[in-house]
Formats: sequence, structure tokens, C-alpha cells
Amino acid sequence: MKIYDISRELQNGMPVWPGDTSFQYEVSWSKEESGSVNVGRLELSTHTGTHVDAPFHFDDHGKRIIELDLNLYIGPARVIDMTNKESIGAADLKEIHLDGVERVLFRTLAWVNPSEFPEKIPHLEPDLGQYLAEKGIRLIGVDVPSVDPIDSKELAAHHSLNENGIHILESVFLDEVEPGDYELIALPLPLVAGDGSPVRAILRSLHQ
Ligand SMILES: N[C@@H](CC(=O)c1ccccc1NC=O)C(=O)O
Ligand SMILES: [Zn+2]
Ligand SMILES: [Zn+2]
Repeated sequence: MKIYDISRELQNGMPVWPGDTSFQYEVSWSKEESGSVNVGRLELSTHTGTHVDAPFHFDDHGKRIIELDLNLYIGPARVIDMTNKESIGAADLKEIHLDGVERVLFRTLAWVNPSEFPEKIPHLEPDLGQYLAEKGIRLIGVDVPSVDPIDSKELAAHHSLNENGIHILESVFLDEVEPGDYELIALPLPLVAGDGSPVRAILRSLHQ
């Protein structure tokens, strides 16, 4: 079955949230030194590239990464066209069928140059949490680095989704994926105290 890799590549110099830890991979113990192997070390933010947020990211009492239900991150998902929008609210979804869908990915295509961090992104409206929860949605994914505006401090969309039991997947890469139905796999690392975790996110076609 065809696999679409919707993960952003992790490499030195890749864009990160303004002011956050830059991504660094280096061979810290080379084959020459060790006599047998290359061993790397990583330095990175938990919100690097394609990643999930744990509620602890924006709520001191919220769940950590290890506590998240892995069922959220494996299963049928619908990719929805959300191009050319300043923001996405309940009104934007009125015409869109979501019955029986537990996972939605919004394809905004607003992150035009993947080698630079976007200055402005379409954000989610705070009315979306309740609306999506009523439809039975449990996971929402976006192809931009946040569900709130980059300069937001209140993080209204993060809170609205969390209060309605909807989990967040950010910075997926959907440029090469047509809207439609797929199987999603995007598992977080077993970070016991984590507020977020990079994931390897893929979509699989449902049919041959
Ligand atoms: N909310 C963003 C990340 C975020 O806000 C952030 C990430 C790293 C360093 C600082 C951040 N926000 C600071 O206000 C996210 O969920 O990925
Ligand atoms: Zn995040
Ligand atoms: Zn977030």
C-alpha cells in the first residue's frame, strides 16, 4: 500500500519556533575514535518539526506525553482542503462531512517555504473545540507549526481543543497529499515528562 511520509525532515539548520532550541545532530563518538561505531547526539526542542503537543505544554496540570492514549495517533483520518483561509472556525466546516471521522488533518498549504519558519499562519478559532468534539473528532492535525497565531500568548485554540478532549498534531507536511481518507500513524516517543514529542507521521492509502 502507498505510504505518504507527512513528516518534516529533521536536520541541522531546519526552521524552529522563534527563540527555541535549534536542532542539532552530531556524531559525538566517531568510528575513528571508538574503533567500531559512529554514535550521534541530538539537541532539540520537543516542538521540532512534525510533533504532537501534550496538554502539559499549555496547562501545568495537563497530561504528559507518556500518558497520552496511543489509539489517538493510529487510525482513519480525513485530510480536508483548508487553503486560502486567514483562520478556520466552525463556520468554515459547515459544508464538510465529518460524521464518523475521529481524526482530521487541515491542509492549508500556508507554509510555502519549508526551509524558513512561517511568519504568519492560519489559526484555529476557539469555537472549533466544541464543534469538532460534537462531531466525534479526537485528533486534529495542521500543516503549520501551531493551531494558534504565532504571537499568541493565551493559546485560545490549544485550550479550546484540550477542554473538549481533542489532541493536537502540528507541522505535518501535506503538500503532496490529496484531500481524502487515509490511515494515519504518528506515534510520540515514550517521553515520561514530555510536553511535546516529535513523531514520524505517515498516511497510508486505504485501498490498493
Ligand atoms: N504553541 C507552539 C509552540 C510554542 O508556543 C513555543 C514553542 C517553543 C518555544 C516557545 C513557544 N512559545 C512561546 O511563547 C506549539 O504548540 O508548538
Ligand atoms: Zn507544539
Ligand atoms: Zn501547539
